[in-house]
Amino acid sequence: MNPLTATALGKRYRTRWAVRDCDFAIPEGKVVALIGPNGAGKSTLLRMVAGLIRPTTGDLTVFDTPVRGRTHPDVSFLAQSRPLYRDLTVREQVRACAAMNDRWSTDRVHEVLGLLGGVDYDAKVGTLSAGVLTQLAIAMALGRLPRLLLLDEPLADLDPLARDETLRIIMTEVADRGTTVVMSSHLLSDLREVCDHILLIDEGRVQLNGDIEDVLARHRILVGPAADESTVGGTLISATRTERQSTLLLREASPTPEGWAGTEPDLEFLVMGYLRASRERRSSARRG
Ligand SMILES: Nc1ncnc2c1ncn2[C@@H]1O[C@H](COP(=O)(O)OP(=O)(O)OP(=O)(O)O)[C@@H](O)[C@H]1O
Repeated sequence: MNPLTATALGKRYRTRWAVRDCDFAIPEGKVVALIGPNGAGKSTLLRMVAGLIRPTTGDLTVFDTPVRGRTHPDVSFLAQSRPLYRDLTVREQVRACAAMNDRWSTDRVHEVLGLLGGVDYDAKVGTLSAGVLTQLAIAMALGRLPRLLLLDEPLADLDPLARDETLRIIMTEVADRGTTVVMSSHLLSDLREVCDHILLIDEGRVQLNGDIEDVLARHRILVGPAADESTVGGTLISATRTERQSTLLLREASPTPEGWAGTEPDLEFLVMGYLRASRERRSSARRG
């Protein structure tokens, strides 16, 4: 049973489509990097999965149950805004969440906060650093014992130490409970550390979906003479060219021709290649 399946999924705000024609499935136990430029539709997608907004078209199922504008009991969503009560103490915040949720484990929250060492339960939430605030919000999300955890930009505004601690919390959750995690972020190197699956969207459409290692292995970077690209085979995703040299990102490339050097791309190169290609398609469509 897939934790998440989207079929022909779309969301339109007034006249503009934020998410369009999305078809994908996420297998259980994966940590998914939801990647895309600003305005790509990442938050809209997560909010639909969380049941906070309804799709305009298509179907979305979470653990085989259709999502129709209601939060599935097995799903926890942490919005970018970190919804916590700033006037409460940490202890009061935990109690408030316990009172609001039918399924709840205060022990789980203590376990998660225990990973950080030294969280002051008497401190007002509003006085916490950005890092501890995010970690507290994640602990609250985990208190609901989700099987699918959705995190919208959990690493934004965090310093490197806080990012590292936050990633540790997520990795511990996955190791302890096998929770499926979908997290959006622009920080590719951090995502590479914890994620094993990529969902790349741009202009609301899925550009790539799959196991990161498989996706990388299906692509090659070829560097060779600009004058002779005719010997190169495969699906060209993007290219940068100087007078003398071409650097090509290809999917399902044929064997590397003589005179060319071939390597497997890293995640950053791959994502940049797809986003560059998508931007070029947009500008040539505008030029007509
Ligand atoms: N409530 C809304 N009403 C109208 N348009 C919206 C609304 N929410 C988002 N949009 C538009 O939908 C598109 C997708 O926005 P969304 O916030 O989902 O993208 P995102 O990938 O999360 O971006 P970012 O990385 O900047 O957070 C954008 O063009 C945005 O302006």
